[in-house]
Amino acid sequence: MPSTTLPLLPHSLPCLYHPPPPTTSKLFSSSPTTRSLTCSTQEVRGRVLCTAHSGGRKLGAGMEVDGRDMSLGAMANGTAAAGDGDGDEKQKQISPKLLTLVIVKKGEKVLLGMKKRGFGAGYFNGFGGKVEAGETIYEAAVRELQEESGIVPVSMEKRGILTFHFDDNPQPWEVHVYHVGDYTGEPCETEEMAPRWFPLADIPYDKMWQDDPIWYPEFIRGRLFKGEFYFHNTHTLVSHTLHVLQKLDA
Ligand SMILES: Nc1nc2c([nH]c(=O)n2[C@H]2C[C@H](O)[C@@H](COP(=O)(O)OP(=O)(O)OP(=O)(O)O)O2)c(=O)[nH]1
Repeated sequence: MPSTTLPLLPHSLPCLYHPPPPTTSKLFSSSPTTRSLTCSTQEVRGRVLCTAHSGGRKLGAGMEVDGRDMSLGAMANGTAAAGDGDGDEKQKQISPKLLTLVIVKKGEKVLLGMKKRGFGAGYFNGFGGKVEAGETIYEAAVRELQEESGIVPVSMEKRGILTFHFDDNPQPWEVHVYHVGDYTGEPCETEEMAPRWFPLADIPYDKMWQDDPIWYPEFIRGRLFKGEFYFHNTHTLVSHTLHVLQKLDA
């Protein structure tokens, strides 16, 4: 049977959006509440170890693993255990990190990007990322879509909220999923993503996060949904719940 996969978009397409250069270190750029923290860095076994202080008090330390800041985000939002950094205090409940995910679905096809770097590199995904300080979740979704694919949504509606729990990271990730059906501009390859159209019947689930085959069908049916997903070692899905809703409350 002939493959129905559509070709990669040409690399030469001009990408209209040029994001400004980062002004803070990567470990701290993504967490809205890290401004009150200072960080001293040292290299440990080839990785950067950050030790965070606030008001002269050591809060703890974290490393970036697989493109993801492991414990600093958790400490930075102020709800994790803020002990002496030796890890001897019991952790309290940690509020989730907020992220966005925009899926462009137009007619019978969906635009996915091959993630080129960072968390989830090597997977096809929608476009999105962390909500930055001072922006709403919606604004973050528009910004990330533009930064990663070069297009601007004409309209966008929230369709789902997915919470990811990891046994190797105390902080859950709460991902707000949006649908874009119409946009301006042309999708183009960016530093983070290589976009490509797929027919709805041929979504490359074998090259996507393990939770995706569970909730994408609801997304494609136009439903609203909320899910919780539990991962072992970041990538192995262990269990989940998924609820289709009449309305989303957040
Ligand atoms: N489809 C799918 N998407 C996921 C899962 N987990 C997960 O974080 N995502 C999405 C949410 C975000 O859109 C994206 C991760 O965000 P990111 O780390 O690239 O954020 P960012 O662009 O701000 O990153 P950076 O600038 O710090 O590198 O992956 C998942 O299990 N399935």
